[in-house]
Amino acid sequence: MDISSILQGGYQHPLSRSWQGRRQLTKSMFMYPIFITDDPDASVVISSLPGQRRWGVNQLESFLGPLVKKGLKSVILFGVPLNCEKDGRGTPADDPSGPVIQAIKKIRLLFPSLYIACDVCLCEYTSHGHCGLLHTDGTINTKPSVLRLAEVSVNYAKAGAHCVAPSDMMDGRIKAIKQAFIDADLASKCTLMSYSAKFASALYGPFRDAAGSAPSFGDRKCYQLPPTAKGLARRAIQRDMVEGADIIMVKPALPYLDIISDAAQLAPDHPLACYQVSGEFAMVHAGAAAGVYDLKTMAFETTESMVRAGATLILSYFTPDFLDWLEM
Ligand SMILES: NCc1[nH]cc(CCC(=O)O)c1CC(=O)O
Ligand SMILES: [Zn+2]
Ligand SMILES: [Zn+2]
Repeated sequence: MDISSILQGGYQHPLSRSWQGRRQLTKSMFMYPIFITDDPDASVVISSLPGQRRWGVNQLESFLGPLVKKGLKSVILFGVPLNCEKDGRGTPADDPSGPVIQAIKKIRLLFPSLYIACDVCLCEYTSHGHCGLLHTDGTINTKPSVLRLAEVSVNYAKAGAHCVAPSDMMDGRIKAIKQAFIDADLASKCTLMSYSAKFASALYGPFRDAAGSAPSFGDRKCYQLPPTAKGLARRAIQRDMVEGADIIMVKPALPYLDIISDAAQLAPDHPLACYQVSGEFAMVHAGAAAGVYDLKTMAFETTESMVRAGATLILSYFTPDFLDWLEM
């Protein structure tokens, strides 16, 4: 055999194998998505998301305490309002007594070191279930939508969120939120993480069950990106950088590794997040339950591929598992 044929000498030992990745998974790379509902004592199993629940604010101490002890560094909150009046502008989104604002305040008090991001969207709070405000003909009304999203973002930041993450995909919302932060003197206090390349995916099903956010008519194809749209995704990433995003996100993650890799090249100086979404998590579990692979091995392989593609931050329902699996 020729000298140039030999590669295996470089990865014979666990340590030398670990050197083969540019970066390794660490606990601080994981951000845990959690569902907060408006019954303060709730602890309700979400059947389509193994191990995940809808939590009431009174449960946060016993739910998050052990995870924080194991090294949980950040969470992203999703509000699930079940006992409120939804309307055309998503009024319950920033209700001071609603689940998200109550949870921000509670977590800040209970776990001062935990980083709190908040998903910002209107679909969980509008009567029609779309992510923005609508014209009377049912199409998106962009201008009032971005103003409303900015208002919600400011109210989350004022309540103590360290980061807001708009997932609505309305044009111009990053600029509108950044400007609203500047006007409210919050721009240097709150991170703006943009779901920049968010695709119209079949993988959001379990989330929409969990959050009660499925649209009451139509779909999200006029604002979320078509799965084939590599060029649009690149343009959306570049636009959001110009509009003031502090972190860029790609979502879903596994079917879009090429987009993560493009984002890493387009935004090399920004942190790059990806969201291993509800359907990806459910798929990994379903395959393991069917005996296709070992759950832990597959959880590592999928998230390591995201890091390899260029992600520096992973939003994942596997976060509690990785706190057990990773040493640091
Ligand atoms: N804008 C709502 C929202 N925010 C995050 C997710 C998906 C998260 C997941 O599937 O885990 C969705 C669903 C959607 O756009 O329909
Ligand atoms: Zn939405
Ligand atoms: Zn959202």
